[in-house]
Amino acid sequence: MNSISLTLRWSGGPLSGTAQLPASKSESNRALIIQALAGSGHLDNLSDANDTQLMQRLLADGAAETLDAEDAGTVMRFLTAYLAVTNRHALLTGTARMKERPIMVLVDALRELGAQIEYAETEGFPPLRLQGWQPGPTADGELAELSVRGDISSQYISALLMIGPMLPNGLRVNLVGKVGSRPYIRMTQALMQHFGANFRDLGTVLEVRPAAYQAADYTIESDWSAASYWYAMVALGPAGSEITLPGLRQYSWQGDQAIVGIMEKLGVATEFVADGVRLTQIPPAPELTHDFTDCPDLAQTVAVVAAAQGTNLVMTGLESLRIKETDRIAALQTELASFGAYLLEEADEHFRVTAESFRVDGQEVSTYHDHRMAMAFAPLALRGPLTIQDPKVVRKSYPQFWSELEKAGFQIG
Ligand SMILES: O=C(O)C1=C[C@@H](OP(=O)(O)O)[C@@H](O)[C@H](O)C1
Ligand SMILES: C=C(OP(=O)(O)O)C(=O)O
Repeated sequence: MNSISLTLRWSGGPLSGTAQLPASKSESNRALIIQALAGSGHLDNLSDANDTQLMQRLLADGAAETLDAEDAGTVMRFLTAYLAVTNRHALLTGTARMKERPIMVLVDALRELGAQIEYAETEGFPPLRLQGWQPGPTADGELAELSVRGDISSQYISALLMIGPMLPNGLRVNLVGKVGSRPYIRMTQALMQHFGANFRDLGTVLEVRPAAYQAADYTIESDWSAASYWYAMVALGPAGSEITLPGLRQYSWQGDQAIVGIMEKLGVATEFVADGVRLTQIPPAPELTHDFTDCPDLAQTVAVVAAAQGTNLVMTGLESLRIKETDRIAALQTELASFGAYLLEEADEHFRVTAESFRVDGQEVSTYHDHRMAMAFAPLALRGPLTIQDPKVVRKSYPQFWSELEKAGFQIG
Protein backbone atom coordinates (compact mmCIF):
# COMPACT_ATOMS: atom_id res chain seq x y z
CA MET A 1 0.00 0.00 0.00
CA ASN A 2 1.23 3.54 -0.65
CA SER A 3 -0.43 6.70 0.55
CA ILE A 4 -1.74 7.60 -2.91
CA SER A 5 -3.56 4.42 -3.82
CA LEU A 6 -3.97 0.75 -3.04
CA THR A 7 -4.78 -2.11 -5.39
CA LEU A 8 -7.03 -4.89 -4.15
CA ARG A 9 -7.26 -8.42 -5.55
CA TRP A 10 -9.24 -11.35 -4.23
CA SER A 11 -7.27 -14.55 -3.77
CA GLY A 12 -10.17 -16.78 -4.88
CA GLY A 13 -12.44 -19.15 -2.99
CA PRO A 14 -15.21 -18.22 -0.57
CA LEU A 15 -14.67 -15.57 2.08
CA SER A 16 -14.56 -17.02 5.61
CA GLY A 17 -13.31 -16.43 9.14
CA THR A 18 -13.67 -13.63 11.67
CA ALA A 19 -13.17 -9.91 11.08
CA GLN A 20 -12.53 -7.34 13.80
CA LEU A 21 -14.68 -4.23 13.81
CA PRO A 22 -13.87 -0.86 15.38
CA ALA A 23 -16.02 0.28 18.31
CA SER A 24 -18.93 2.55 17.42
CA LYS A 25 -17.67 6.10 16.92
CA SER A 26 -21.13 7.50 17.57
CA GLU A 27 -21.42 5.76 20.95
CA SER A 28 -17.78 6.56 21.78
CA ASN A 29 -18.10 10.27 21.07
CA ARG A 30 -21.33 10.63 23.05
CA ALA A 31 -19.93 8.67 25.98
CA LEU A 32 -16.83 10.89 26.00
CA ILE A 33 -18.86 14.12 26.11
CA ILE A 34 -21.19 12.77 28.80
CA GLN A 35 -18.29 11.41 30.82
CA ALA A 36 -16.57 14.81 30.63
CA LEU A 37 -19.76 16.44 31.96
CA ALA A 38 -20.36 13.70 34.56
CA GLY A 39 -16.82 13.95 35.85
CA SER A 40 -15.91 10.25 36.05
CA GLY A 41 -16.82 6.70 35.06
CA HIS A 42 -14.97 4.11 33.02
CA LEU A 43 -15.46 3.58 29.28
CA ASP A 44 -14.46 0.23 27.83
CA ASN A 45 -13.74 -0.51 24.17
CA LEU A 46 -13.54 3.13 23.07
CA SER A 47 -13.02 3.43 19.32
CA ASP A 48 -9.44 3.80 18.12
CA ALA A 49 -10.69 5.67 15.06
CA ASN A 50 -9.47 9.18 14.42
CA ASP A 51 -12.85 10.80 15.16
CA THR A 52 -12.78 9.36 18.69
CA GLN A 53 -9.07 9.80 19.35
CA LEU A 54 -9.54 13.42 18.31
CA MET A 55 -12.53 13.91 20.61
CA GLN A 56 -10.50 12.50 23.51
CA ARG A 57 -7.54 14.76 22.77
CA LEU A 58 -9.62 17.91 22.42
CA LEU A 59 -11.60 17.21 25.60
CA ALA A 60 -8.36 16.66 27.50
CA ASP A 61 -6.84 19.93 26.26
CA GLY A 62 -8.57 22.33 28.62
CA ALA A 63 -6.32 25.28 27.84
CA ALA A 64 -6.02 25.25 24.04
CA GLU A 65 -7.01 28.45 22.29
CA THR A 66 -7.64 26.70 18.98
CA LEU A 67 -9.30 23.32 18.70
CA ASP A 68 -9.26 21.53 15.34
CA ALA A 69 -12.19 19.15 14.84
CA GLU A 70 -10.69 18.14 11.46
CA ASP A 71 -13.36 16.35 9.37
CA ALA A 72 -15.34 14.91 12.30
CA GLY A 73 -18.97 16.08 12.33
CA THR A 74 -19.74 14.73 15.81
CA VAL A 75 -16.61 16.37 17.22
CA MET A 76 -17.48 19.74 15.67
CA ARG A 77 -21.12 19.70 16.72
CA PHE A 78 -20.87 18.02 20.15
CA LEU A 79 -17.85 20.12 21.17
CA THR A 80 -19.57 23.36 20.16
CA ALA A 81 -22.29 22.68 22.74
CA TYR A 82 -19.84 21.30 25.31
CA LEU A 83 -17.43 24.24 25.06
CA ALA A 84 -20.33 26.69 25.24
CA VAL A 85 -21.90 25.25 28.39
CA THR A 86 -18.52 24.88 30.10
CA ASN A 87 -17.85 28.57 29.42
CA ARG A 88 -14.73 28.05 27.32
CA HIS A 89 -13.18 30.75 25.19
CA ALA A 90 -11.69 29.10 22.09
CA LEU A 91 -11.68 28.93 18.32
CA LEU A 92 -13.22 25.70 17.02
CA THR A 93 -12.18 24.96 13.45
CA GLY A 94 -11.89 22.07 10.99
CA THR A 95 -10.87 20.98 7.50
CA ALA A 96 -11.83 22.87 4.36
CA ARG A 97 -14.79 20.50 3.99
CA MET A 98 -15.86 21.07 7.62
CA LYS A 99 -16.02 24.77 6.78
CA GLU A 100 -18.68 23.88 4.19
CA ARG A 101 -20.82 21.79 6.56
CA PRO A 102 -23.61 23.96 8.04
CA ILE A 103 -23.84 24.68 11.77
CA MET A 104 -26.24 27.65 12.02
CA VAL A 105 -29.13 25.65 13.50
CA LEU A 106 -26.94 24.63 16.43
CA VAL A 107 -25.34 28.05 16.91
CA ASP A 108 -28.75 29.79 16.88
CA ALA A 109 -30.06 27.35 19.50
CA LEU A 110 -27.00 27.72 21.73
CA ARG A 111 -27.19 31.51 21.48
CA GLU A 112 -30.79 31.29 22.72
CA LEU A 113 -29.53 29.34 25.72
CA GLY A 114 -26.87 31.93 26.52
CA ALA A 115 -23.81 31.04 24.47
CA GLN A 116 -21.68 33.83 23.00
CA ILE A 117 -20.60 32.45 19.62
CA GLU A 118 -19.32 34.28 16.56
CA TYR A 119 -18.57 33.00 13.08
CA ALA A 120 -14.86 33.50 12.46
CA GLU A 121 -15.12 33.25 8.64
CA THR A 122 -18.47 32.59 6.94
CA GLU A 123 -21.86 33.17 8.55
CA GLY A 124 -23.48 29.80 9.29
CA PHE A 125 -20.31 27.69 9.00
CA PRO A 126 -17.22 26.77 11.06
CA PRO A 127 -14.82 28.02 12.30
CA LEU A 128 -16.58 29.29 15.42
CA ARG A 129 -15.30 31.68 18.04
CA LEU A 130 -16.67 30.66 21.43
CA GLN A 131 -16.76 33.60 23.79
CA GLY A 132 -18.37 32.35 26.95
CA TRP A 133 -21.71 31.42 28.49
CA GLN A 134 -24.02 34.09 29.88
CA PRO A 135 -27.52 32.67 30.29
CA GLY A 136 -30.29 35.16 31.03
CA PRO A 137 -32.51 34.79 34.08
CA THR A 138 -34.89 31.83 33.90
CA ALA A 139 -38.30 31.70 35.48
CA ASP A 140 -38.51 29.38 38.47
CA GLY A 141 -38.68 25.75 37.43
CA GLU A 142 -39.21 26.62 33.74
CA LEU A 143 -37.38 24.39 31.28
CA ALA A 144 -35.35 26.27 28.71
CA GLU A 145 -37.28 25.75 25.48
CA LEU A 146 -35.98 25.54 21.93
CA SER A 147 -37.50 24.80 18.55
CA VAL A 148 -34.97 23.06 16.33
CA ARG A 149 -35.38 21.86 12.76
CA GLY A 150 -34.48 18.22 12.31
CA ASP A 151 -33.87 17.97 8.59
CA ILE A 152 -30.25 19.12 8.30
CA SER A 153 -28.39 17.09 10.94
CA SER A 154 -29.52 15.20 14.03
CA GLN A 155 -26.09 15.96 15.51
CA TYR A 156 -27.31 19.47 16.45
CA ILE A 157 -30.14 17.94 18.46
CA SER A 158 -27.90 15.35 20.14
CA ALA A 159 -25.40 18.11 21.00
CA LEU A 160 -28.11 20.22 22.64
CA LEU A 161 -29.70 17.33 24.51
CA MET A 162 -26.39 16.21 25.99
CA ILE A 163 -25.89 19.59 27.69
CA GLY A 164 -29.52 19.56 28.97
CA PRO A 165 -28.57 18.21 32.43
CA MET A 166 -26.17 21.16 32.85
CA LEU A 167 -28.99 23.73 32.54
CA PRO A 168 -30.53 24.80 35.86
CA ASN A 169 -34.12 23.86 34.96
CA GLY A 170 -33.51 21.38 32.15
CA LEU A 171 -34.31 21.65 28.45
CA ARG A 172 -37.26 21.09 26.16
CA VAL A 173 -36.53 20.66 22.44
CA ASN A 174 -39.44 20.96 20.01
CA LEU A 175 -38.47 19.15 16.81
CA VAL A 176 -39.57 21.06 13.73
CA GLY A 177 -40.25 19.47 10.33
CA LYS A 178 -38.83 16.22 9.04
CA VAL A 179 -36.34 14.61 11.43
CA GLY A 180 -33.47 12.75 9.79
CA SER A 181 -31.16 10.25 11.52
CA ARG A 182 -33.67 9.82 14.37
CA PRO A 183 -32.01 6.63 15.71
CA TYR A 184 -28.95 8.74 16.53
CA ILE A 185 -31.15 10.91 18.76
CA ARG A 186 -32.43 7.73 20.44
CA MET A 187 -28.84 6.63 20.97
CA THR A 188 -28.15 9.98 22.65
CA GLN A 189 -31.17 9.44 24.89
CA ALA A 190 -30.09 5.88 25.79
CA LEU A 191 -26.57 6.94 26.72
CA MET A 192 -27.78 9.98 28.67
CA GLN A 193 -30.16 7.75 30.64
CA HIS A 194 -27.37 5.27 31.25
CA PHE A 195 -25.46 8.13 32.89
CA GLY A 196 -28.42 9.16 35.05
CA ALA A 197 -30.15 11.84 32.98
CA ASN A 198 -33.93 12.26 33.26
CA PHE A 199 -35.06 12.13 29.62
CA ARG A 200 -38.57 12.08 28.19
CA ASP A 201 -39.32 11.31 24.57
CA LEU A 202 -42.73 12.77 23.75
CA GLY A 203 -42.43 12.30 19.98
CA THR A 204 -41.81 15.74 18.51
CA VAL A 205 -40.98 17.09 21.96
CA LEU A 206 -37.90 15.90 23.86
CA GLU A 207 -37.38 16.88 27.47
CA VAL A 208 -34.35 16.69 29.70
CA ARG A 209 -35.60 17.26 33.25
CA PRO A 210 -33.13 18.56 35.84
CA ALA A 211 -30.99 15.70 37.15
CA ALA A 212 -27.20 15.65 37.23
CA TYR A 213 -25.26 13.05 35.27
CA GLN A 214 -24.03 10.20 37.47
CA ALA A 215 -20.69 8.47 37.03
CA ALA A 216 -21.20 5.09 35.34
CA ASP A 217 -19.21 2.52 33.39
CA TYR A 218 -20.09 1.62 29.83
CA THR A 219 -18.74 -0.81 27.25
CA ILE A 220 -19.01 0.55 23.71
CA GLU A 221 -20.57 -1.79 21.15
CA SER A 222 -18.85 -2.59 17.86
CA ASP A 223 -19.77 -0.34 14.95
CA TRP A 224 -22.74 -1.45 12.81
CA SER A 225 -21.90 1.05 10.04
CA ALA A 226 -18.46 -0.58 9.76
CA ALA A 227 -20.14 -4.01 9.79
CA SER A 228 -22.04 -3.02 6.63
CA TYR A 229 -18.86 -3.43 4.53
CA TRP A 230 -18.54 -7.06 5.64
CA TYR A 231 -22.19 -7.62 4.77
CA ALA A 232 -21.32 -6.27 1.33
CA MET A 233 -18.37 -8.67 1.04
CA VAL A 234 -20.50 -11.68 1.96
CA ALA A 235 -23.14 -10.55 -0.56
CA LEU A 236 -20.57 -10.15 -3.36
CA GLY A 237 -18.23 -13.01 -2.44
CA PRO A 238 -18.00 -16.40 -4.17
CA ALA A 239 -20.68 -19.01 -3.34
CA GLY A 240 -20.36 -20.22 0.25
CA SER A 241 -18.89 -16.97 1.61
CA GLU A 242 -19.49 -16.31 5.29
CA ILE A 243 -17.96 -14.17 8.04
CA THR A 244 -18.23 -13.76 11.82
CA LEU A 245 -18.20 -10.27 13.36
CA PRO A 246 -17.66 -10.09 17.14
CA GLY A 247 -18.89 -7.33 19.43
CA LEU A 248 -22.28 -6.61 17.83
CA ARG A 249 -25.41 -6.82 20.01
CA GLN A 250 -28.87 -8.05 19.10
CA TYR A 251 -30.40 -5.18 21.10
CA SER A 252 -28.33 -2.30 19.77
CA TRP A 253 -28.58 1.46 20.23
CA GLN A 254 -27.19 1.96 16.72
CA GLY A 255 -29.72 2.61 13.96
CA ASP A 256 -27.33 1.18 11.38
CA GLN A 257 -28.33 -2.25 12.64
CA ALA A 258 -30.93 -1.69 9.89
CA ILE A 259 -28.29 -3.32 7.67
CA VAL A 260 -29.59 -6.69 8.93
CA GLY A 261 -32.99 -6.20 7.27
CA ILE A 262 -31.62 -4.52 4.14
CA MET A 263 -29.09 -7.27 3.49
CA GLU A 264 -31.70 -9.98 3.91
CA LYS A 265 -32.96 -8.62 0.57
CA LEU A 266 -29.47 -8.34 -0.88
CA GLY A 267 -28.37 -11.88 -0.16
CA VAL A 268 -27.05 -12.03 3.42
CA ALA A 269 -28.60 -13.80 6.41
CA THR A 270 -27.65 -12.73 9.96
CA GLU A 271 -27.43 -15.13 12.86
CA PHE A 272 -26.81 -13.64 16.31
CA VAL A 273 -24.22 -15.83 18.02
CA ALA A 274 -22.66 -15.69 21.51
CA ASP A 275 -20.66 -12.48 20.99
CA GLY A 276 -21.70 -11.02 17.68
CA VAL A 277 -23.10 -12.10 14.33
CA ARG A 278 -22.42 -14.76 11.72
CA LEU A 279 -23.23 -13.77 8.15
CA THR A 280 -24.04 -16.30 5.44
CA GLN A 281 -25.29 -16.10 1.87
CA ILE A 282 -28.94 -16.45 0.83
CA PRO A 283 -30.53 -15.71 -2.57
CA PRO A 284 -31.03 -11.94 -3.14
CA ALA A 285 -34.37 -10.37 -4.08
CA PRO A 286 -34.61 -8.86 -7.60
CA GLU A 287 -35.68 -5.46 -6.31
CA LEU A 288 -35.61 -3.34 -3.18
CA THR A 289 -36.95 0.07 -2.13
CA HIS A 290 -35.46 1.60 0.97
CA ASP A 291 -35.76 4.91 2.82
CA PHE A 292 -32.36 5.92 4.23
CA THR A 293 -33.65 8.82 6.37
CA ASP A 294 -32.84 6.88 9.54
CA CYS A 295 -29.57 5.34 8.34
CA PRO A 296 -27.80 7.68 5.87
CA ASP A 297 -24.38 6.11 6.48
CA LEU A 298 -25.57 2.83 4.93
CA ALA A 299 -26.54 4.38 1.60
CA GLN A 300 -23.19 4.01 -0.15
CA THR A 301 -22.71 0.38 0.91
CA VAL A 302 -26.18 -0.59 -0.27
CA ALA A 303 -25.99 1.32 -3.58
CA VAL A 304 -22.74 -0.43 -4.53
CA VAL A 305 -23.98 -3.93 -3.64
CA ALA A 306 -27.26 -3.45 -5.52
CA ALA A 307 -25.40 -2.14 -8.58
CA ALA A 308 -23.01 -5.12 -8.61
CA GLN A 309 -25.78 -7.65 -8.09
CA GLY A 310 -28.15 -6.14 -10.61
CA THR A 311 -30.82 -5.52 -7.96
CA ASN A 312 -33.29 -2.86 -9.03
CA LEU A 313 -32.89 -0.47 -6.06
CA VAL A 314 -34.95 2.63 -5.29
CA MET A 315 -33.40 4.86 -2.61
CA THR A 316 -35.17 7.68 -0.77
CA GLY A 317 -34.18 9.80 2.22
CA LEU A 318 -30.77 10.68 0.78
CA GLU A 319 -31.03 14.47 1.30
CA SER A 320 -28.40 14.68 4.07
CA LEU A 321 -25.81 12.86 1.94
CA ARG A 322 -24.97 16.08 0.12
CA ILE A 323 -23.52 17.71 3.27
CA LYS A 324 -21.44 14.89 4.69
CA GLU A 325 -17.68 14.29 4.20
CA THR A 326 -18.31 14.98 0.52
CA ASP A 327 -21.43 15.31 -1.63
CA ARG A 328 -21.99 11.56 -1.45
CA ILE A 329 -24.67 11.54 -4.14
CA ALA A 330 -22.37 13.18 -6.70
CA ALA A 331 -19.46 10.95 -5.60
CA LEU A 332 -21.56 7.79 -5.98
CA GLN A 333 -22.85 8.89 -9.37
CA THR A 334 -19.36 9.53 -10.72
CA GLU A 335 -17.74 6.38 -9.34
CA LEU A 336 -20.59 3.95 -10.09
CA ALA A 337 -20.59 5.16 -13.70
CA SER A 338 -17.07 3.82 -14.25
CA PHE A 339 -18.38 0.33 -13.45
CA GLY A 340 -21.36 0.63 -15.80
CA ALA A 341 -23.91 1.49 -13.09
CA TYR A 342 -26.05 4.56 -12.59
CA LEU A 343 -27.61 6.40 -9.68
CA LEU A 344 -30.33 8.43 -11.32
CA GLU A 345 -32.53 11.00 -9.65
CA GLU A 346 -36.19 10.48 -10.45
CA ALA A 347 -39.03 12.68 -9.20
CA ASP A 348 -39.28 13.73 -5.53
CA GLU A 349 -35.84 12.81 -4.23
CA HIS A 350 -36.25 9.23 -5.43
CA PHE A 351 -33.04 7.73 -6.73
CA ARG A 352 -32.78 4.55 -8.76
CA VAL A 353 -29.70 2.35 -9.05
CA THR A 354 -29.41 0.51 -12.33
CA ALA A 355 -26.60 -1.29 -14.09
CA GLU A 356 -26.23 -2.12 -17.78
CA SER A 357 -23.24 -4.41 -17.80
CA PHE A 358 -21.58 -4.13 -14.43
CA ARG A 359 -17.89 -5.03 -14.61
CA VAL A 360 -14.91 -4.71 -12.28
CA ASP A 361 -11.74 -4.66 -14.35
CA GLY A 362 -9.10 -2.48 -12.79
CA GLN A 363 -11.01 0.76 -12.22
CA GLU A 364 -9.53 3.47 -9.98
CA VAL A 365 -12.01 4.69 -7.39
CA SER A 366 -11.70 8.29 -6.19
CA THR A 367 -12.68 8.68 -2.55
CA TYR A 368 -13.21 12.46 -2.12
CA HIS A 369 -11.84 12.56 1.47
CA ASP A 370 -14.69 10.23 2.40
CA HIS A 371 -13.94 7.03 4.36
CA ARG A 372 -17.26 5.55 3.29
CA MET A 373 -16.45 5.91 -0.42
CA ALA A 374 -13.30 3.83 0.11
CA MET A 375 -14.99 1.16 2.23
CA ALA A 376 -18.20 0.92 0.16
CA PHE A 377 -16.31 0.29 -3.10
CA ALA A 378 -13.62 -2.03 -1.67
CA PRO A 379 -15.93 -5.12 -1.59
CA LEU A 380 -16.12 -4.93 -5.41
CA ALA A 381 -12.59 -6.39 -5.43
CA LEU A 382 -14.29 -9.76 -4.92
CA ARG A 383 -15.49 -9.38 -8.53
CA GLY A 384 -12.23 -8.15 -10.09
CA PRO A 385 -9.09 -6.07 -9.47
CA LEU A 386 -9.65 -2.54 -8.27
CA THR A 387 -7.63 0.47 -7.11
CA ILE A 388 -8.75 2.74 -4.28
CA GLN A 389 -7.29 6.24 -4.12
CA ASP A 390 -6.24 7.85 -0.84
CA PRO A 391 -6.80 4.67 1.20
CA LYS A 392 -5.84 6.40 4.47
CA VAL A 393 -9.28 8.05 4.56
CA VAL A 394 -10.54 4.99 6.44
CA ARG A 395 -8.76 6.19 9.58
CA LYS A 396 -11.75 8.42 10.35
CA SER A 397 -13.88 5.48 11.48
CA TYR A 398 -12.11 2.14 10.76
CA PRO A 399 -8.30 2.39 10.85
CA GLN A 400 -7.81 -1.40 10.70
CA PHE A 401 -10.01 -1.79 7.61
CA TRP A 402 -7.22 -2.66 5.15
CA SER A 403 -5.36 -4.96 7.53
CA GLU A 404 -8.62 -6.81 8.25
CA LEU A 405 -9.16 -7.21 4.50
CA GLU A 406 -5.67 -8.60 4.17
CA LYS A 407 -6.32 -11.09 7.00
CA ALA A 408 -9.50 -12.15 5.21
CA GLY A 409 -7.47 -13.05 2.13
CA PHE A 410 -7.41 -9.94 -0.07
CA GLN A 411 -4.10 -9.19 -1.75
CA ILE A 412 -3.21 -5.58 -1.25
CA GLY A 413 -0.53 -3.88 -3.31
O1 LIG B 1 -24.85 11.49 15.74
C1 LIG B 1 -24.06 10.76 15.12
O2 LIG B 1 -23.20 10.07 15.71
C2 LIG B 1 -24.15 10.70 13.64
C3 LIG B 1 -25.30 11.14 13.01
C4 LIG B 1 -25.47 11.08 11.54
O3 LIG B 1 -25.33 12.39 11.04
P1 LIG B 1 -26.58 13.34 10.68
O4 LIG B 1 -27.41 13.50 11.89
O5 LIG B 1 -25.90 14.62 10.28
O6 LIG B 1 -27.34 12.69 9.55
C5 LIG B 1 -24.44 10.17 10.87
O7 LIG B 1 -24.46 10.38 9.49
C6 LIG B 1 -23.05 10.39 11.42
O8 LIG B 1 -22.12 9.52 10.83
C7 LIG B 1 -22.99 10.14 12.91
C1 LIG C 1 -21.24 11.46 8.24
C2 LIG C 1 -20.30 10.87 8.96
O1 LIG C 1 -19.60 11.42 9.98
P1 LIG C 1 -19.65 12.86 10.64
O2 LIG C 1 -20.92 13.55 10.23
O3 LIG C 1 -19.61 12.59 12.10
O4 LIG C 1 -18.44 13.58 10.14
C3 LIG C 1 -19.95 9.45 8.68
O5 LIG C 1 -19.18 8.88 9.47
O6 LIG C 1 -20.40 8.88 7.69
